[in-house]
Amino acid sequence: MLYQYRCWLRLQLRSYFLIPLFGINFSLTLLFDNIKHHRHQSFRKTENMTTLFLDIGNSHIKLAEKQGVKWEVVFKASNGSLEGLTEVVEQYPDINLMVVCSVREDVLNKILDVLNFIDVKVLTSSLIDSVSLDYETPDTLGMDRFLTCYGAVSVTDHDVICVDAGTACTVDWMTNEGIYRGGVIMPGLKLFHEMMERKLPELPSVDYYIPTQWPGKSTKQSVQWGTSGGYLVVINGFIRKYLEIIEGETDLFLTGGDSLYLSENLDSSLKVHHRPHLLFDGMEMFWKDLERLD
Ligand SMILES: Nc1ncnc2c1ncn2[C@@H]1O[C@H](COP(=O)(O)OP(=O)(O)OP(=O)(O)O)[C@@H](O)[C@H]1O
Ligand SMILES: CC(C)(CO)[C@@H](O)C(=O)NCCC(=O)O
Ligand SMILES: [K+]
Repeated sequence: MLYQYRCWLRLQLRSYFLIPLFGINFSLTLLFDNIKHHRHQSFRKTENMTTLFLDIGNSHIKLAEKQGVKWEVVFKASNGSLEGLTEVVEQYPDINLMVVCSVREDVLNKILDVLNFIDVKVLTSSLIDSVSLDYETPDTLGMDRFLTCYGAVSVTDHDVICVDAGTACTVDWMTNEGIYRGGVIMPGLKLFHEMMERKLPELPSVDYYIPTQWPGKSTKQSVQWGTSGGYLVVINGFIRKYLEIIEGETDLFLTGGDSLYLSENLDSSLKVHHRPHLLFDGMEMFWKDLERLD
């Protein structure tokens, strides 16, 4: 009920803000300015048509398809090598659209070049209505952060704290009304280790492990505390900091390559949702809400 109300409210707010301020033409331009018109096609998903979702992350790209209620990742590669992507996409003769979220402009442009035979819709922060953004630099906000939170609020009536534990790790807050309140950008778990290895080469490189003994009683344990342990302590600290200012009930969402590690090691009193495909959930919800508005 609350969720339906929120959707309704978001759409109302969006139409109130977009239409009177800019006029219908401009709001439609906003919606479609990122679509590459390579073929004359309808954007609406019709029966038996496939929509693919592409996450261009800081180090990896992932292509996914929703099968029933589950996400199937059909292609994953390092950002540097797009080899094989076209072949995978070509296996979908009925593809009508690819929805994209990108944090890498250079990789995005290469992909738009390579996939010039399909329609692509890039979700950018310019598509977010301003009432949903409590962020002073919306133009530079990473759309992955917003969409991850967007996916999270769609499955709970509470405020959400989202930890996206990837190459970078973000710890962000969105209210239960769908207002993005900002957050934290910090190094990911792998970077914690790599920073030490690069700048302190005399120290041993250690595996991702938190010692059972506190404090560290050896060089290895001390470094493990400072890397894997530090990563957890920092995230826990940010969660605690949020709970000092969030008044309502709050759920914790974990996603990204290191979210399993977090789900096994973070000890939180909050309800924890481990959702590896939260960004895809958010992309799909946001895209559907845009279509509904249209
Ligand atoms: N099989 C794996 N392959 C690659 N990275 C992995 C794997 N398993 C765990 N990881 C961890 O996942 C992290 C990368 O996460 P993810 O794939 O979510 O990043 P990304 O999407 O490229 O970057 P970001 O989320 O910052 O945009 C790495 O830092 C690594 O520690
Ligand atoms: C923080 C990352 C790198 C996380 O993927 C991405 O969301 C990004 O590049 N953001 C831009 C800066 C910002 O979000 O304000
Ligand atoms: K990501």
